[in-house]
Amino acid sequence: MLEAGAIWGFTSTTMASLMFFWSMYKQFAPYHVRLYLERYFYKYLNKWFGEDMKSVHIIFPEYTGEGLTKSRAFDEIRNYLSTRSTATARRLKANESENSKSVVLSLDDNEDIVDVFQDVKVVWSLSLVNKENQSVSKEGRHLTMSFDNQYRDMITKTYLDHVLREGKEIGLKNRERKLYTNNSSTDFSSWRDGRWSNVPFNHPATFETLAMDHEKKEEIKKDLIKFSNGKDYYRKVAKPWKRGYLLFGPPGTGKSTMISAMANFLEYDVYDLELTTVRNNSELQKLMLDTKGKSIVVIEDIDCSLDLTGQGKKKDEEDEDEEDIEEKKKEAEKLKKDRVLKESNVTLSGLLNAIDGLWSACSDEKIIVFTTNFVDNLDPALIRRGRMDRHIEMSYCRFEGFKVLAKNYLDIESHDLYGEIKRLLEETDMSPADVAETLMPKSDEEDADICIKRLVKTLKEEKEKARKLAEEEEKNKAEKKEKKEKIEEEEKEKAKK
Ligand SMILES: Nc1ncnc2c1ncn2[C@@H]1O[C@H](COP(=O)(O)OP(=O)(O)OP(=O)(O)O)[C@@H](O)[C@H]1O
Ligand SMILES: [Mg+2]
Repeated sequence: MLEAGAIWGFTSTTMASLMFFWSMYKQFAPYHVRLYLERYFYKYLNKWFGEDMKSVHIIFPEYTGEGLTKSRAFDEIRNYLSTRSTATARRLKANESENSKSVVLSLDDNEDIVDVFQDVKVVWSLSLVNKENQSVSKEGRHLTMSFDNQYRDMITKTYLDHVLREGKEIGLKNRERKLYTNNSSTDFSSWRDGRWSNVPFNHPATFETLAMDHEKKEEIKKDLIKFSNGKDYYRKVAKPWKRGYLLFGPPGTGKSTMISAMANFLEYDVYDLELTTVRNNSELQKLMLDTKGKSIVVIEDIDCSLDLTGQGKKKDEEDEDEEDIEEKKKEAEKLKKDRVLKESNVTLSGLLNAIDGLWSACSDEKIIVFTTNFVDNLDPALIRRGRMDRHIEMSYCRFEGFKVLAKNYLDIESHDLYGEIKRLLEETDMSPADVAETLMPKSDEEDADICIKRLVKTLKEEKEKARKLAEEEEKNKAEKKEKKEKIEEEEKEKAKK
């Protein structure tokens, strides 16, 4: 009886002491001491149960080369493991990386995680490299992959391929999307940041908020989905995985908005290429090579970037002899290919080469978009199918577009004046930007009714303005014709004399 009491007393005292030490250890032991002890505890536990005996270990360091470049494989594996570790790891690290949309949970230092692939167990562990061993001051880590030797072939080929591919996909999905602009080649201070500078891309435009014909919108969305899923197709038909869009239409019809909607729809980055600051063709080539996959490269107002003087329709063209115009056009056509850009030495042929030369096969999917207000001024070579695969006209606001804008700006789907607005929009050319501006409430007192009435009033005024302008033009034309006929008659009279 006494013995049982003594045993009980000893056990409970030991348990109490152990619990006391455990809570002291948890509270006061420094974090790195705990990591060290726990790491060795698990390691030896594995060894005692004989799991480690036939293992192969492969190390993936965080920094490669001289320790200055971050290893892409390391990041991709970490992305892949983040999905596994969120569910199973005991200790996670929350990273607020500047390249990701939100906090990303990943494996903590000195933590292990088990992944199972085709019934084979793979153990991953993340360790901090001793500072003494490092040639650079950066804190380095490495990931170790351990597995049974008998699966060496399958793991090093199939499994690793799968991990890197998935990790890359996850990285692209989690990344914060960027809007890149090319640095001016004369701005030396920006050189160290590379050829492109970037800001987070937060434009809120979507296809749902875009005012345009519903069918046209759906068609574009389908085309984009087909393109982004077309990796195998493009490989099969031996074409680089890229697609060109030409957006044309009057100012304020939503060309730039459409680009943002496309980028948001596909979750792509946007590279806004300012051609006038590019020095020459080779710099343009380098800029293009420096763009990543899953991106849209945009050249806005391409007609203004290219020096097309002599090719486009001039205002006084009408006054010139028709023969003269034809002659000038032919001459311009000949010179076109080697024409230089207004403020740089980029030529048209350089631009053509840059958008679909050999480089275009060097990276993953890419969309190229040109926008212009004057499609007729563009060189046919620049916009031919295959280079600009789809030509999309952004037109003045019609009733269907108006309904989208009214829903966006006023949150209404019908009104007594809709019939009148429909008729007026058919007869008047008003850009979606102008319609949107008119519909926008200017103060808290303004409700949907006031805004709709203002639109009707503005449309009527615009219609009247357009009518007067047309009348004036007609009058001017008639006057010119009369003048010309008079001169011709006078010349005939002179000739008779
Ligand atoms: N189709 C549209 N749908 C929704 N909003 C539009 C549309 N078009 C224009 N807007 C509104 O008008 C503003 C100007 O449009 P945007 O800059 O896209 O026109 P743009 O065609 O690129 O003009 P520009 O030729 O002058 O560059 C946008 O911020 C947007 O609010
Ligand atoms: Mg624009």
